[in-house]
Amino acid sequence: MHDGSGRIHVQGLNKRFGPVHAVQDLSFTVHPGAITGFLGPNGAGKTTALRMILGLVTPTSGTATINGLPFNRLANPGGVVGAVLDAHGSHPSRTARHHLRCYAAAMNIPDGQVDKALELVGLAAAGDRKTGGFSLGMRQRLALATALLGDPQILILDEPANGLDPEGIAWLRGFLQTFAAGGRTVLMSSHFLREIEHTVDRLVIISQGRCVYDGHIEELRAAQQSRALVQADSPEVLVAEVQAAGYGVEYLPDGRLAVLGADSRAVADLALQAGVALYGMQDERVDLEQLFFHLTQGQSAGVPQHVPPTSQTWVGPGQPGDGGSV
Ligand SMILES: Nc1ncnc2c1ncn2[C@@H]1O[C@H](COP(=O)(O)OP(=O)(O)OP(=O)(O)O)[C@@H](O)[C@H]1O
Repeated sequence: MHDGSGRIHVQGLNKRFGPVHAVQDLSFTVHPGAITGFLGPNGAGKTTALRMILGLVTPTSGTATINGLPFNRLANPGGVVGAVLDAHGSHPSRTARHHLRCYAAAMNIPDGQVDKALELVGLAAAGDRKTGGFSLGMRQRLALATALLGDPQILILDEPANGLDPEGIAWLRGFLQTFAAGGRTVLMSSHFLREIEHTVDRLVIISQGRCVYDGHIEELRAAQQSRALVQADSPEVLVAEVQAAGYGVEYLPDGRLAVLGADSRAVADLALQAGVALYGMQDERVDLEQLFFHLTQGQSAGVPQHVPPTSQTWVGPGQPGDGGSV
C-alpha cells in the first residue's frame, strides 16, 4: 500500500550506459502542492532520471519512489501518476477521442473520462479530428490529456512546454498551477529556464547527471544579492550611513563601495542625506539565467557564493545615463 503523500523521493540514483555516467548520485524530493521544475542543459540526465522514476529504466544503483513505493509496485499506477515523456505517441489516422478511448480501455477507465480530459486540455472542439493534422502544441495537449485520464495525484512531464507558443505556455502554466494548488504534485523537466521560471515553485537543477540545486526558486534568486557599486568622496561617512540604514557594505580593491541588496538610487538618497558626493554609480543585478549557467557549468553542489552579475550603469546621483562612466 502506498503512503498517499504525493511525494517523489529520489535517493542516491545512478545510471551508467557503458562509459556514460548519465545520472550520478542524484537525490531530491518532489513535494505535493507545488510545481517542481527539473532543469538542466541538454544531455544532463533529466529524461534518464524521469524514466527511472517511472520504472522504465533500471537504475545502476539507488532508488526512486512515488508515495513511498517504486513505480512498478504501485497498485493503481494510472490513478497515482500521469506521465508525458513524448508528445508523439498517437497514431496519425486516429482521432484524438479515439486515441484517448484506447488508453482509457487499456487502463480500465470509463469513457466519460475521455471527454473530461479533452475538456481539461482545451481540445474538446478538436476531439474528432485526426491527430496526424495536429500541431506540436495540440500534440502536447493530447499527451497531457492521456496523462490525465486516470485523474492522477502526480504529473510527471518531460519538456511539456517544448514547441508551445507563448499562449500555449501561458495556458500550460495556468493549468499546472491550478492542478498543484489542489494539493497535487507536478514534476516537469526543461532545458530552458526562461520557459519555466514563471511556472515553477521549486527547482531541481542537474548538470552532468548531478544535482547542483534543490530548493525554492525564490531562494535561488535571493542567494545572490544585487548590489550598488559607488565611488564616494568620503567613503567612511557613507559606510556609516548605509549601515545605519541596514545595508551590508564592502570595500572593493579599486576603492569603490559595494552596498549589498541596495540599488543605486537608494544609495544616492543616503549619500545626499549624509552630505557625501558620489562620482560614479553602477547597479549590478543578478539574473536567474546567469545563476543557471553558473550552476550548470561548474560541478559543485549548493548555491554559488559568487556569480558574475550583469551590470546596468548610470552615473552620478542625477538621472540614469546622464553622462560618463565608472
Ligand atoms: N539508452 C541510452 N544508451 C546510451 N546512452 C544514453 C541512453 N540514454 C541516454 N543516454 C546518454 O545519457 C546522457 C543523458 O541523457 P538524457 O537524455 O537523460 O539527458 P537530458 O537531460 O534528458 O537531455 P535533453 O535535454 O537533451 O533531452 C546523454 O549523454 C545521453 O547520450
